[in-house]
Amino acid sequence: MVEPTISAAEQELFGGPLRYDMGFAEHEGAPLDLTMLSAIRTMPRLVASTLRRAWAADRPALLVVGISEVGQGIAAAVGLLAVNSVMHALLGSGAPVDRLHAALPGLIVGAVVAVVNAGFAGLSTSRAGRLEPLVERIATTEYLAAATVVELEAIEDPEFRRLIDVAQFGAASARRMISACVAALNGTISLIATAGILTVLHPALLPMLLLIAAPRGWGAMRVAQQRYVSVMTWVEHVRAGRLISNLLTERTAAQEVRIHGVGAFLLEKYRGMAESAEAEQKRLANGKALTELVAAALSGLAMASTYGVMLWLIMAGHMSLAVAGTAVIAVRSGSASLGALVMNVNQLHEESLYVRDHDRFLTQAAGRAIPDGGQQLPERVGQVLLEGVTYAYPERDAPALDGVSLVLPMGSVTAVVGENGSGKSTLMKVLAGLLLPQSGTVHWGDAELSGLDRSQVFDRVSLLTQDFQRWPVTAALNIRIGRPGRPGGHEDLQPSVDFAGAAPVIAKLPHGLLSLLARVFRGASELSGGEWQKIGLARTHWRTESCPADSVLIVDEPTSALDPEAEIAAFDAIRRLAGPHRAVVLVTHRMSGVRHADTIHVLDRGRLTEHGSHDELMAARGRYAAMFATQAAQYAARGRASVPHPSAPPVPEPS
Ligand SMILES: Nc1ncnc2c1ncn2[C@@H]1O[C@H](COP(=O)(O)OP(=O)(O)OP(=O)(O)O)[C@@H](O)[C@H]1O
Repeated sequence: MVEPTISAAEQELFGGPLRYDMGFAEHEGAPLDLTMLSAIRTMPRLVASTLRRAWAADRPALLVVGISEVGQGIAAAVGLLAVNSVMHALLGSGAPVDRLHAALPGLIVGAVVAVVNAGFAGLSTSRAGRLEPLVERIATTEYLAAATVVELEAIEDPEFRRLIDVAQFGAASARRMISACVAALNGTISLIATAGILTVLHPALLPMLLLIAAPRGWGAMRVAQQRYVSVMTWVEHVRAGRLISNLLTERTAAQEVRIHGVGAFLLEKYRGMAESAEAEQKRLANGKALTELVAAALSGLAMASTYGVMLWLIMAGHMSLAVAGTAVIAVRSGSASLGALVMNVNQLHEESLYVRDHDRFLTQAAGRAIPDGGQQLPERVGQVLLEGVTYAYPERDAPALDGVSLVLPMGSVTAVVGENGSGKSTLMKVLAGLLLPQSGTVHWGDAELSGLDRSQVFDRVSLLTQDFQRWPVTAALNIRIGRPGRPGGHEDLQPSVDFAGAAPVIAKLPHGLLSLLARVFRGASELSGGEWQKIGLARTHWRTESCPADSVLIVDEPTSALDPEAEIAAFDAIRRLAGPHRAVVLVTHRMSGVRHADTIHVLDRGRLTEHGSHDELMAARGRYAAMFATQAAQYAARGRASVPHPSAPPVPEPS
């Protein structure tokens, strides 16, 4: 495909063109083959996969559709035979009244066939309409179910993310494939009927009919392929354009959009990107027009030669006038149904490309899914032990974790501190069982994580991170969703609300716990960042309280949005969450929050460099002591109400 020139807007915003390199479309190392042959080769399999979904969804409906379509094909053949008999009667010898009488049976049969045909068509439409939403639902459910159980590593892999994006079109395509399949089946059957009649009339007519349709088929397939390649190549570009338009209207960006004048700036870039997308549309439209012109010309030539051949056959006495009359009608209806068939097969082909992505996603997702089942996790494990854990993100040279070993005994509070990017969040994901170490091991008691039933591991982990999910549901459900399967009314939630100090937050809401926490909906309320963190803490309490077995509570920067008093209360609450059967792991930059931890680990560029209690680490005068001293000095300075007075402006004044 011709790569359009990149817009200045894209260059400035994204540092280059945003196009898929089509790498996502490679299957088991074989590059995507978009030729017509490959389309024809793979289509039956994809049609079969759609029909399988339809079969699973509503067997009787699918059978009725099939029978109705075959019925319509037979009706078309009988109709043509009736036309032939009418032609013979009308063009035969005898008085006009006698000829009309002779034509009457054929006319009656034709009328009955038309009524029967309409009945079959109605039946087929109603059952196909019933199947379509079912098939779409099944395909959507397959897609969503597969996406929610893949390993986190897959979600963070850009290649796989692209496949997730592309595959989302598959469900709607599977739905459209039903009507395209029905129409294609209809076209095929009536074409077979017409072809049969034409062969009976004269053997030379059938190849001529195929010759008329072949160029149209070629043209339609070519246009579909070009459109598909273009859509796939430009998917990221389209997404980026949508991203910019969302940013311009999003609430979170509203302040900078106004104060920094980002609005006009981004709008101009949006225009630039839209122009380069429009250039691609123009290129496609021109290509389509040219292809269709060539196809129509070739098809017209074939049509003219067919009529020429028929004329010659009549002149040479090889064909009667009545047969020629029927043949003209049959060729016309045959080429019309061939044209429709080509269109439908073309639509099938186009939709099947998206269904193929959907199926490819399902296959890859199955390969990257969190394994089902595994060893049972004993109720009591005593400790969680990491030994020599190494983890490197794809396309990163340095590992995010490098030979990390630590032990989390039940009943203990462990803190992990370190600079930005030192690997703390990655360590938490490994601890939670979301990422499996590339080398080294994680043991829950004696059992190794990779052999354990991961759903049981997840059941034992509670996670409270600073960017925890703010669900657009009621306040009550925002707490209960910590363990959605645990039933509970508002009174049951009260201990969690009180524990997190969230009672004043709930009291302020117009409908208490029943208030909807999503600004986008009418009548909903919005919470501040700190208020949300209290809801998050209540959710964590709700989850941890219902787990009597040995478990791990991971808390990652839980107090970043809290005021000083709330922060002290939150750290106190987190410490109280530690129980004899729970190990608490705390990640924070607030050194005051970690000093009471039983063990503190210092992470530096993926390696654990120090560990011990607060007093031990302070006495060691290492990295931890330096970090603590820096923060303490800041607080001391604040205590004296000192305000920085730079001796010189930090940014030189413009001269
Ligand atoms: N999904 C990812 N893909 C590639 N690299 C990643 C990904 N997530 C993190 N990294 C990299 O791994 C390293 C460790 O990141 P991590 O988020 O674990 O650090 P952190 O200590 O939690 O940082 P912070 O204190 O800023 O939250 C960083 O260099 C980061 O850029």
